[in-house]
Amino acid sequence: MGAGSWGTAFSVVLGDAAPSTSVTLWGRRPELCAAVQSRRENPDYLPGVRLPDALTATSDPARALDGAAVVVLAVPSQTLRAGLGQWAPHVPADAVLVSLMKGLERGTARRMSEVVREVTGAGPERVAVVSGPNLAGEIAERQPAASVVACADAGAALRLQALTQTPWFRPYTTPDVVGVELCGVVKNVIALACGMAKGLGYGDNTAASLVTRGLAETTRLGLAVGALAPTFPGLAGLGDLVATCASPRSRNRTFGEQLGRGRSVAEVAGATRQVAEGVTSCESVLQLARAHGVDMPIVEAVAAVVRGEATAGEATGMLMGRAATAEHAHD
Ligand SMILES: NC(=O)C1=CN([C@@H]2O[C@H](COP(=O)(O)OP(=O)(O)OC[C@H]3O[C@@H](n4cnc5c(N)ncnc54)[C@H](O)[C@@H]3O)[C@@H](O)[C@H]2O)C=CC1
Ligand SMILES: O=C(CO)COP(=O)(O)O
Repeated sequence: MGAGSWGTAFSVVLGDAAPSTSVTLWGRRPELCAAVQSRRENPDYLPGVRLPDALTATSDPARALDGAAVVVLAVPSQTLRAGLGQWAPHVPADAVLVSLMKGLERGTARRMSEVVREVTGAGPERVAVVSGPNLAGEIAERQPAASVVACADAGAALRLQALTQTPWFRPYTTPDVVGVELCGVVKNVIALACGMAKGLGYGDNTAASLVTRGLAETTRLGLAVGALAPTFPGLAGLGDLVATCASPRSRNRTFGEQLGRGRSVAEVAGATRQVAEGVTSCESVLQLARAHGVDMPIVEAVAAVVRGEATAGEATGMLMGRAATAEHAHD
């Protein structure tokens, strides 16, 4: 459900992993679905990438969901609740729901798997998350990459692993839904910070410092909300952080770079149709952090820039001017 970059790229994974399984891609716009169907290409989100011949595309959610054993959700996080509310009557009662999304809901600070469970009433054994260093463009080009399938139910995680394993896509399993999901959310905010540093003209030392301290604050938040410690140096944690913070293909990093060059959030957002989840999620991450008494200075600094209360240069000053401390002061 969602024919943007990642929904479309993930349909390539599913098509390659299980060629005998029928895969249907739902998109909002009939003309885009018609292009996918006839040209085997998503011209708006993955131009030039050949999609599997067996892939069906439709803008009719009832048709997309009819008989589905697995429902993969890949829409912008802020639209999930409304979209899923309309689709829920068509979701088969035993289908596993998989979130590919990397945002928190504005206002409630809910993770996407929490929204899925609230809207559909599904139990934890039917809700999974897939996350890792998986930039959609590279995945669609079938470049080798690893990922994580998280589900409270080990059997469901194994079934999803089998449905997504290809010679070029290697999913690992974990029961840590909370940790995998939070890592994906916070890394988008840290990628905004790395982009800002790049836009200000700073180099690799600055980026590496942000990645490392970003992982430290992600870990603090994650442990406070019940995540498992090994998730943070894993694929969904460090792996995705490195990929996103280093890649010029990352929308969040690119968005941050434009902010670092002095553009406003409205100017940058107006120039792209693609979602940069960190921009909407940074405030919700702070909300969650404050509720658990967790200090997240990089997220604070990014949020100040996104609100228009500080420039990227001033945010740098906020971070570098903090009181001196021990590296593992919070551990
Ligand atoms: N692109 C990537 O490399 C990756 C993205 N993700 C996550 O996947 C999620 C989806 O991102 P992308 O596919 O990359 O976004 P995108 O910006 O490429 O596409 C978003 C899609 O959602 C559609 N959309 C917009 N508003 C909608 C609404 N109200 N209802 C239904 N559909 C709507 C758009 O038309 C478009 O098809 C995000 O949470 C993102 O963080 C996760 C891993 C990789
Ligand atoms: O989540 C991603 C890679 O794993 C994609 O990051 P962006 O949304 O910043 O492009």
